[in-house]
Formats: sequence, C-alpha cells, structure tokens
Amino acid sequence: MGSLLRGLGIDVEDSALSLHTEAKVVNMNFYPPCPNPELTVGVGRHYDMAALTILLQDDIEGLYIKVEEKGWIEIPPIEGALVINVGDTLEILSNGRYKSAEHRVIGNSTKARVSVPIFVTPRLQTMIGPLSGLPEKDGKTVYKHALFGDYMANYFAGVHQWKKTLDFARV
Ligand SMILES: O=C(O)CCC(=O)C(=O)O
Ligand SMILES: [Fe+2]
Repeated sequence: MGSLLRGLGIDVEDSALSLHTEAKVVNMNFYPPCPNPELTVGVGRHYDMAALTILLQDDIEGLYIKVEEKGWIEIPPIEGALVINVGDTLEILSNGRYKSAEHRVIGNSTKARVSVPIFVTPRLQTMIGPLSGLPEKDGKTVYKHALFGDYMANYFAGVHQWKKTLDFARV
C-alpha cells in the first residue's frame, strides 16, 4: 500500500501505513458446483470495505471485475497468484484517487471453487479520511474523516447499495 500511496506523490510514514493496515480478516469461500450456475448467488456484485484485499484463488474461474466502458472482465485463475483489490478504505484514504473495484463471483457447473481473501483493514477505533499531504482532487476534499468501525457498521447495514455505502464518508 505504501507504493500505491507514494505513487500519488505522498510520503506516508510507516506508522500511518501500519495504522491503516493493522487488522487482517481472513475469509474462506467454497463454491460447490451447480448444473445451473446462473441460478446460484455466488457472490453478488460488491466493493470490499477493506483498504486492500489480498485474494488467493485456485485454478477454477469465477471471479469477474467491472471495468469502465468494458463491462465484466474475468480474472484468469492462476494457481498460486494473488489478486489485489482496492477497497473502499483506500478510496477514502486517497481522497478518491484510487477507486474501489466492483467484483462478483459466478459459480461453476462442474467444478468446485475455493478462494481465500485476506481483508487488510484499520482497526475499528481508527479514524479514516484523506491522508494529509495528498493533493486535492479537482481542488476538492471528497471524503471526510470517520471512525472505521462506524464506516463498517454502515457498510454492513447497506451492503446491497454498492457504491452508495461510500456516501457515508463523503463530504
Ligand atoms: O471468491 C472470490 O474470488 C472473491 C470473493 C469476494 O469477493 C469476497 O469474499 O469479498
Ligand atoms: Fe469481494
């Protein structure tokens, strides 16, 4: 995450970096095969709330990411490779310079799939907001400061509102 932020021209201190990446939540997803995968939920379209998601997939396809003007693009499943997703927290920390990635998972008709995302997040009591030293986007501060725990409570209260959950932190 340090490299991503340095890419924006800010030199974040190690202490600020570790503050925003202190907690790690590991999920283990199992998608059993289904003859009619279009009838299964898989994982509906969403944005992760984390700063970054580090995702280990197996060699079974299923993960799609939404790319502007191109639609849903399949992420090739390369065994052992890690997919790194930008989440809402990094969007807020970067004042909208990095956008959280919309993605979804579709089940498979013949093969079971396993994935292990690690959500890298601040702790609940950590204040998140645009990092200091960040050049303003079009002269505007897009996001305000909020407790990560409050952001999380709001996210899970409205998880199907997609990008609207970010409105909670908008100025
Ligand atoms: O199974 C996957 O590849 C992704 C799962 C996912 O998006 C999530 O758990 O947030
Ligand atoms: Fe996700």
